[in-house]
Amino acid sequence: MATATSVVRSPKAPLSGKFTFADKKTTLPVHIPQFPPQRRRFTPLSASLHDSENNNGCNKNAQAVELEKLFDDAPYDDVSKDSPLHPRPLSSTQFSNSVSNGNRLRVAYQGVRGAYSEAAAEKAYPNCEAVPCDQFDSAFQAVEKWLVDRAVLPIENSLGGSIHRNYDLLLRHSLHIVGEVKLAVRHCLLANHGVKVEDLKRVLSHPQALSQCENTLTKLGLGREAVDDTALAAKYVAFRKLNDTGAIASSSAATIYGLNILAQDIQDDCDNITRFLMLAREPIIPGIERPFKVSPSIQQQKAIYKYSFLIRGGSWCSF
Ligand SMILES: O=C(O)C(=O)Cc1ccccc1
Repeated sequence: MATATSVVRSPKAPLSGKFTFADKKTTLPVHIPQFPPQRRRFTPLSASLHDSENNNGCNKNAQAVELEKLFDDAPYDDVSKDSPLHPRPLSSTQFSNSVSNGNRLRVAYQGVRGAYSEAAAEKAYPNCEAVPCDQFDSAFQAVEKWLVDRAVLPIENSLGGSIHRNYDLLLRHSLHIVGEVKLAVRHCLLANHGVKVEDLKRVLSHPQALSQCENTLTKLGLGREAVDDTALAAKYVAFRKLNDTGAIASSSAATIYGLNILAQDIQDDCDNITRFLMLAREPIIPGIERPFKVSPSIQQQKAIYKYSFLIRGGSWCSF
């Protein structure tokens, strides 16, 4: 049974007195100006439907669910606030008070801990400090404002093709592409302990993940709800202790948020690869030791982007 996909927005985390950067080993408290706490009522999932903005073709009959208050009144904020295991993602409003952490390369990614983008950051820059950001735009801004050194950005996957929205971000910002990394994405069906597949009515995940598991989800007859990243889906299911809702996310998200893995490798294509771009403020200085890929100037990138759109209908253009 095919079911419509909805888009759930990420929570707008209110500013709090303390902000903690993502680092598995170190916790750096960053002080944020105090604002009165915003307590808003939780909005049920079925509330305020509107058209989906961009879900990469995953939800053909899509109706988007406006759920800005998804985590209000949930343990999300309480747990995220100061825990090194659950750092609150960086948002652009928090930049002015951020600090750097020693000598490790700091790499921004969109999502919460356990997202595939975090794995991509760590693959691209082993031993880096991966810094979660609530939006892609925040990750770009974090690099531009020198709060982090690099960002990683998913740009294409083997099944769904180009992620057009992220090409737009490349155009709007002036970061340089300094490399790329490919990640084999292996999706798991996650649920709270004690919950069986038969108990599930729907799953939450990133639109790409939902689309990559289309066949499996159709076979299981599960409804789909889109959220900003796969790990956020896992976090939501865990923190809300839902027993009729699963998440599609990585096995590391299962570990981080204490979920049970009901099924592994549920993606339709066993060769499920996502390509991530590595972004920096400065272009690569070509070395003589080994061959390098050319990082085009912003103008060249724009031209290539437009060209790729015209000639290839928006598909990936290898730089
Ligand atoms: O949601 C995530 O975890 C991401 O990093 C984005 C994503 C989603 C699905 C496949 C690859 C990347």
